[in-house]
Amino acid sequence: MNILVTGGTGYIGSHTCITLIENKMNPIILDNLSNSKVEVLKRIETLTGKEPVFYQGDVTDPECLKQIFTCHKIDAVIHFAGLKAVGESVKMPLDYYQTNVTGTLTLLQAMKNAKVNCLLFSSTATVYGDPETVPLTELSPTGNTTNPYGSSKFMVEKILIDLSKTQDDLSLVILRYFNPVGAHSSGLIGEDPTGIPNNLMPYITQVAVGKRDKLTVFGNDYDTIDGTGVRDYIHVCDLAEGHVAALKALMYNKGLHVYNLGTGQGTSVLEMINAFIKTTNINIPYTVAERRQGDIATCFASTDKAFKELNWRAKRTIEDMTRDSWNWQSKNPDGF
Ligand SMILES: NC(=O)c1ccc[n+]([C@@H]2O[C@H](COP(=O)([O-])OP(=O)(O)OC[C@H]3O[C@@H](n4cnc5c(N)ncnc54)[C@H](O)[C@@H]3O)[C@@H](O)[C@H]2O)c1
Ligand SMILES: O=c1ccn([C@@H]2O[C@H](COP(=O)(O)OP(=O)(O)O[C@H]3O[C@H](CO)[C@H](O)[C@H](O)[C@H]3O)[C@@H](O)[C@H]2O)c(=O)[nH]1
Repeated sequence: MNILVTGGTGYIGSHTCITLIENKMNPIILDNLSNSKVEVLKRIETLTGKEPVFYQGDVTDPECLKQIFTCHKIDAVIHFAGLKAVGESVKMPLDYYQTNVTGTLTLLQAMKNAKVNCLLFSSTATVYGDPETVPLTELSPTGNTTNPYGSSKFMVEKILIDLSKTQDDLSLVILRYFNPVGAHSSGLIGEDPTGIPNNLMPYITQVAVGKRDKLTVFGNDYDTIDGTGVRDYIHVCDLAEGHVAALKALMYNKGLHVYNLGTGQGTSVLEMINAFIKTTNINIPYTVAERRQGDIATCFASTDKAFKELNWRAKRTIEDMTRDSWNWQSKNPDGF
């Protein structure tokens, strides 16, 4: 099976390509390398014995997509390509809507022209906004997004819902990721943020490796176990396996399907810092500052639907996440 993986040289995409190959599927990558490096391809080859076919191009470019769909018989598309930094999206809303919304529309049109009917779309728990109750089920209210990034993902979800009503031969899958962390256990691929990391785990590992002095904990006055924000961290390899489970279950199962991909487990910032110290024996100095604008107190998933319908459940622990994140960072202090 040929799977077009947009954004396939990125963090989640590269791990998913490995899992696809391990499951005898053939990833074909389209990426413009705006937030990833081409070196990842050789590392995928080292790990799997197979270097994916790679197109350097833009998902907003209809000609590029047409070329790929003409050259390969694509069975399904996993659409990771997108911009993902919440703060940046507030400053550059047009870029975010252009890449995330127009990019998806261009892809959907190209799929229609090529008669490709199956799409897995990378959405986010951010579409739930600030939840009234947790755990979040797929039926929890959505749309109360607070920044252009979240809104762009919510808009695409709406587009997919509308599209699913027009054609009954489509299989459209919305996967709402919680907080992906960790890296391949080999330490050969992992998250490679440019500049100062926005997210907690890469920040912690950069402090541990000596690239940053200390972590700033954004707020310790939330109504949570220790006052710091609680999130549902999921190992990126579990996430990758979730995509393959969704493909296997839904490729020929028509309609629109929505799944949370999380662990169901909430972990606070301080719990994560302590888990990292325990696993690695490296101290993480931190100071507490004001809450970060737009942050919420608590967010974690109900995982029942994915387990029931995809027979998938995250297996890896917080210890696995901290160990593998550190293994990647310590072996690649400057990324790829
Ligand atoms: N990492 C997270 O915390 C998280 C959480 C929820 C959802 N998501 C979503 O999952 C997807 C993958 O995230 P990631 O963490 O792997 O990000 P990433 O930045 O590592 O990967 C995205 C890839 O898309 C590529 N890309 C960006 N714009 C493109 C364009 N116009 N044309 C072609 N390629 C383009 C980038 O070069 C990059 O390789 C994104 O859509 C993101 O919004 C990520
Ligand atoms: O330097 C930091 C970075 C983060 N945090 C805290 O750590 C927790 C997690 O923050 P992240 O930035 O790692 O993750 P978010 O939950 O804010 O957001 C991430 O997960 C969301 C889904 O749940 C969206 O996908 C979003 O795009 C993605 O960045 C939050 O309480 C945050 O305040 C700190 O204290 N210090």
